[in-house]
Amino acid sequence: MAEEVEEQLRSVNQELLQVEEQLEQLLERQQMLLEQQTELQCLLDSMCDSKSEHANTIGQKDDAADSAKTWTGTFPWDKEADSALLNIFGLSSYRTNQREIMNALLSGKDVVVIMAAGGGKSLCYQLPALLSKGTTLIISPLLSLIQDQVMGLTALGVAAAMLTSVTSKEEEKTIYKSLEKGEGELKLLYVTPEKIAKSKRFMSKLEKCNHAGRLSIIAIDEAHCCSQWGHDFRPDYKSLGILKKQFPKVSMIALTATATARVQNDLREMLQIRSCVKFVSSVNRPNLFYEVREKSTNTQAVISEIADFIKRSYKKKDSGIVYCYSRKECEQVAKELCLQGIGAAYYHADMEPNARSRVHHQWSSNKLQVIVGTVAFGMGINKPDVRFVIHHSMSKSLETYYQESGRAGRDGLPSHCLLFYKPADLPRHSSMVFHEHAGLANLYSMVRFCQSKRECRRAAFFRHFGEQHQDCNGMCDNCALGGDIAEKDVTAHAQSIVLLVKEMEHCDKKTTLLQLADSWKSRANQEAQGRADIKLVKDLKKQEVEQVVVQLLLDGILKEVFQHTAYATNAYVALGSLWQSLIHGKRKVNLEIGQRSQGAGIHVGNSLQAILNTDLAKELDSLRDSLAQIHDEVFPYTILSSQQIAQLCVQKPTSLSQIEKILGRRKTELFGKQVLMTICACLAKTPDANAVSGEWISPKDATDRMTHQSAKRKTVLNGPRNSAAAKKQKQCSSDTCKDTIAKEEKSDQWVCIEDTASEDDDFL
Ligand SMILES: Nc1ncnc2c1ncn2[C@@H]1O[C@H](COP(=O)(O)OP(=O)(O)OP(=O)(O)O)[C@@H](O)[C@H]1O
Ligand SMILES: [Mg+2]
Repeated sequence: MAEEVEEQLRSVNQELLQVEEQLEQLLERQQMLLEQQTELQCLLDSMCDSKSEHANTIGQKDDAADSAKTWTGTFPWDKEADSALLNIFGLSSYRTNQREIMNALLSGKDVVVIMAAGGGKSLCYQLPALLSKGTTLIISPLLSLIQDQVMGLTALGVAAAMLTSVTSKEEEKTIYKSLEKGEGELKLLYVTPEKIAKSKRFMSKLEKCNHAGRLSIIAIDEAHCCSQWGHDFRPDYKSLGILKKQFPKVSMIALTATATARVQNDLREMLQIRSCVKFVSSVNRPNLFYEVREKSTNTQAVISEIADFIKRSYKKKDSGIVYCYSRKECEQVAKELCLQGIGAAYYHADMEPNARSRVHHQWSSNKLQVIVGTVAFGMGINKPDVRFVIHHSMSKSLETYYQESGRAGRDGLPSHCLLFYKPADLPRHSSMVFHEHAGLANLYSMVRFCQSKRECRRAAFFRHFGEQHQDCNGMCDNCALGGDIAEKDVTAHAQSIVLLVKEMEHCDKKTTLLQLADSWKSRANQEAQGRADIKLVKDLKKQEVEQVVVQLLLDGILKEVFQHTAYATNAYVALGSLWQSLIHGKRKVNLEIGQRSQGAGIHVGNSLQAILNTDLAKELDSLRDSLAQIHDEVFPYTILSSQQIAQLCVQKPTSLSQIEKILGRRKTELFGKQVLMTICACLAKTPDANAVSGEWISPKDATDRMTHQSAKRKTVLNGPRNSAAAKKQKQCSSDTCKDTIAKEEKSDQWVCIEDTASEDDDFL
């Protein structure tokens, strides 16, 4: 009898083994198909986008007619638009797609705009708003973002207002009167999505406004918040579909910097604008230098490295952001930076709203160099001249990282995005996001980006957003700094680690990522017992073991499981669905290891930045600071942008009419005289106020020098192509400078190595 049962058990066990094997094969096949699916989707998206280059029409209705029509031709509002661009916004030309988007919108189309962070999306609805009769309604997710925009527009003399929690009853009354009866001028009205979702009163006023033909455009900013697949889903954005239903004849524009194909589809569905014109610009931000550094396990050492980086690379007036994982970390980092002589303050959701906006305001007016913030300091940042964004910890997704790091260099000037990564940061993040929609998958994309020491950082963004690859021009650590990076086969190490997890699971023992790395490393101490894998254990450093464990998690060989305690959620490591394929030798695991010369002290710049270092530029910079002090509620960059300062330095206008050609009418009326006086006074003191010094060399040579002389402080600047032109530039007069700049804008990046040690010494 017992024998019979034993026989049955053997047969069941055998069958189970077969089923497990089949399951394993199916899971492998599923994994492969999922990867193929992503690749094909990306390929399809990029094919669709390149087919119609900058713009294409989607949806069923007007496809043929719209795609045939280009939005670049002449339109009845051309003259008025050009005049408003210069005289109200003080901008001399349109950026890519801005004019086309405006033309489509003013032609009555619904429009979806995907444009890189800092690409100039706001102008795409602000300018049409001024050219249209009535009021444009803008839905924007954050109070700080709304406040910034309204403040900026008011400074330009545009009738803009907001209806938010901080709007006074008096103001609210005026706005409602304007909507209902058309009293007073109201060109742009900003609200948060909650207003649409929750205020019946507001919706009824809006209906009256529309009925009277005074609702001109509806703009949905940061439209990725509509989608659950986006990195910043806001439930209230879901209710915005009602707008198209209620106001079908009003043109709608939805704008975002970050939208994968899935998010784009989602937001079109959600906003009920299936038939719309879509404009997609590249996600590439050529002026940003991306760098990931290994993060020390010593908290103090990381903060010192950040402080050192800031002090060595930047002047006190150069603004930056440091992103931290937690509120506590923000406070600690801000405090330490202050102790190390950097003007820093923290910003997080636990603060009083007034304290938060005070910090934001001080930073925007250059009275504070660094904001140390959590994700709460995110979408609302409008400051164009942020020179560096440092991540003390990685972001929770690649999209979030793109958005946060994208706060740097919105003025187009070279800026640095530096991220500190250590594998041990993974479980902290995963225990926070595992319950979110696609939370872990998004986090793992971010981790892949951080773990990579060879792939171009930009390539990761292009792949993620389904865009074709573009040249990085040495603007990321992996492309520019190279170093001694090798791929090491760690399959045997990985197998040993996985078997350890199996052993632990067998004994019902839970292990975290760090405990696992420790336990595996501690096997070296068991030498006396003559374990076979001692050599393997000694072969890897602890942080490398952690990297292998993370790699195994990313590959599905191990997986994270979560358990709640009364105080926290803990992330443990367990066997993943593909562990057997590793053990049976069907999979390999490679680790990129080695040292890289760090980017410390490398300051990426271009010709524009060289101009901004001249005496005249510095005088104009001080002027905008003092004007901002006088004109309360206006930031220096609203008075004169970096580009405008550069243009003034190059053209050196000596009359108000010449200044008006650069600043436009409104700014010239307000600040023209002071600008003129500053230029004249500076020219009288130093006639050659544009002289730029430095040695111009090719990017490759610059990279070589950076690698081989990393001890020396350097500045990297874009410059002219050949050395004869370079010499000329060195002693250029204002006219040759002007020519050179025009040529440079079309040339590839060349670089100028300039030793600025004395400037830094002063600063330190
Ligand atoms: N045509 C232009 N010429 C020069 N500067 C411009 C132009 N259009 C916009 N800008 C400037 O670019 C900066 C970024 O603009 P904006 O805030 O609209 O970017 P955005 O695309 O909305 O970015 P984000 O995704 O970060 O919100 C601003 O300082 C703005 O003044
Ligand atoms: Mg914006």
